[in-house]
Amino acid sequence: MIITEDDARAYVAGLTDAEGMARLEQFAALVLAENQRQNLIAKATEPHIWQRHIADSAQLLENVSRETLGPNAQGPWLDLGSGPGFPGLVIAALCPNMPVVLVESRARRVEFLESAIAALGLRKCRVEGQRLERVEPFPARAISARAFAPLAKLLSLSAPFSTRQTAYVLPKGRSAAQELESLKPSIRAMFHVKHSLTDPDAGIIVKA
Ligand SMILES: C[S@@+](CC[C@H](N)C(=O)[O-])C[C@H]1O[C@@H](n2cnc3c(N)ncnc32)[C@H](O)[C@@H]1O
Repeated sequence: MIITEDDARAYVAGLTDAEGMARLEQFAALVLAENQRQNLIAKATEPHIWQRHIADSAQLLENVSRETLGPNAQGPWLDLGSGPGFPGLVIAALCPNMPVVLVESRARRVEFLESAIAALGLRKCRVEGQRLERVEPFPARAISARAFAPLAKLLSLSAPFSTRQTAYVLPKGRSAAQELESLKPSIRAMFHVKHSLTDPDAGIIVKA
């Protein structure tokens, strides 16, 4: 379990190199500074940003296959409702050679995401600054979304971006098993729930 900020940093350090850690340190500082101007993360989570947000996002990488992250996978990683960049911008900072698309409709958050992407030098990461419903569909190698929409709605909105190969990694907090149960059995069978490493009661809905 990842409980402390030290645990979280050590866990993420095991997934990346010194440059990746430097990008994430820079991103954490940008989020904390911008959080004084707009509401990006709950104030109570500021002292725990590595555990609650960065490691919580980074763990998604361990729930997709190597092929999904490799150069032959089709399409970008697609993050829905990225807000300040969780989990999508963390994924981009850890995998700077993989194309990543962040979809976010709120203009001030889009501005923040674009400035953070530029500051971190993430040339393969871009923002679709509009509602997902208006984004021209493309095949995605993986789809992530944290605190974006109820599962059935999320799957329906993301369907135009999904192929048979598309992986899903959906942190769903404590409602994961219950949300999965609410799906039709034929759809439910494609997914399973993994335990979150940052919250013993939370689950991640996964299609590998
Ligand atoms: C609760 S926040 C979660 C942000 C981030 N994923 C996180 O976990 O910190 C949901 C975000 O999704 C965005 N959003 C909601 N519906 C959307 C839509 N249909 N298209 C694009 N963005 C949307 C909101 O503007 C908001 O920033």
